[in-house]
Amino acid sequence: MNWDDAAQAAPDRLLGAAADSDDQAVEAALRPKDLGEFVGQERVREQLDLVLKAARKRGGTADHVLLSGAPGLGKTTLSMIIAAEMGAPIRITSGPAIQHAGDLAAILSSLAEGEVLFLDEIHRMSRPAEEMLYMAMEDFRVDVIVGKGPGATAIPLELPPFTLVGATTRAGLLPPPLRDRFGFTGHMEFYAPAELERVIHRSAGLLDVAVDTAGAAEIAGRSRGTPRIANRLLRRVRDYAQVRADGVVTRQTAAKALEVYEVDARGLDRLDRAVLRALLTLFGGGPVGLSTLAVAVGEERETVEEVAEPFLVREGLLARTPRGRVATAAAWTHLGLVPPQHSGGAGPGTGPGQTGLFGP
Ligand SMILES: Nc1ncnc2c1ncn2[C@@H]1O[C@H](COP(=O)(O)OP(=O)(O)OP(=O)(O)O)[C@@H](O)[C@H]1O
Repeated sequence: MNWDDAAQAAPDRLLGAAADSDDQAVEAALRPKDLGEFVGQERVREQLDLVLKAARKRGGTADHVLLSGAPGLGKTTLSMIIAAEMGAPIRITSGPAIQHAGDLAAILSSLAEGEVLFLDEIHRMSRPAEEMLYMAMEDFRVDVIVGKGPGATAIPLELPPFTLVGATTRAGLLPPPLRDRFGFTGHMEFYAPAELERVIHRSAGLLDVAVDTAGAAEIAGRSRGTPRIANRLLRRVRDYAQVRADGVVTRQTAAKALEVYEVDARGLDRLDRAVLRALLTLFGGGPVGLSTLAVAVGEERETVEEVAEPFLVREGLLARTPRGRVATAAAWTHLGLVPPQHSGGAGPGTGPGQTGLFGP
């Protein structure tokens, strides 16, 4: 199971960064339409702005663009903005949808001049399609193979100039020949809380939800640096505010709503806390092997490694070491537990803080 499969194995996670069907229904309405509306990512935005303005000035198509970064940070949104800023149509597809070179040839040969081709999860494309893409990107040409075996012939097909926007959550998995063919690579970072607050206020305006400053800050702090999650939490908090309060999202409503959904103040959900709790209470904070930890929480090894751990590591709550998983001091504090006196001790913490906010 790779990252993508692991993410899909836990699709009902409120804090999963991959889009669910509910997201897809509203995301189109929430997407910023131009670079000015796009919140944060200052560096990528400025660089991209230059790339696009220069292309427009030359009257040509923009260079191919590679966007890398975790799910939900705005790669699809940016690709649509690129098309809009270039006044070009956009075609959207993804690596897993292109399993044969013929699938790609069909798409490429039907592109209009200047069209933007957005290829999501480009690292998951099949090898033959990838090789066809090299030539298409560089020479705007593909060889279509007709026939099979020794009688097969390659028929060259000219393509109109187009802009490929590739998106990947794993830039490191792209073969260098593919990476090198992009004229511009933008790495999307996680968003700062203040940026997520701006995303939330903007989305609240579009969804006609009343949110005060503290309410937006409360949601932003639990959104794991990801606009998609911020928008999703906003919708759940809106539901709560409409059903159990006066419809206005305040700090208190947001906190209460997210308590119902088991999203804690730092953005950890039930799975994250189960992993941390097992590590702290059953293994004295580690080190413990991944498989043992996974059994302890009743999850697949891959789910713990690919779904829960990245955020715990990013938050400085868990470290992956050659000897196994180790909890940091911040993990003990976050769960309100006290570390054992001797390192390597296996007993649970016994301090007064043991029944913390997220206690059993
Ligand atoms: N910078 C931003 N400003 C405002 N909203 C944003 C921003 N980035 C993302 N969003 C919102 O977050 C949601 C998810 O964004 P998007 O689909 O572009 O992410 P993605 O990186 O393409 O995700 P995936 O890797 O899963 O395809 C959209 O609804 C979009 O409106």
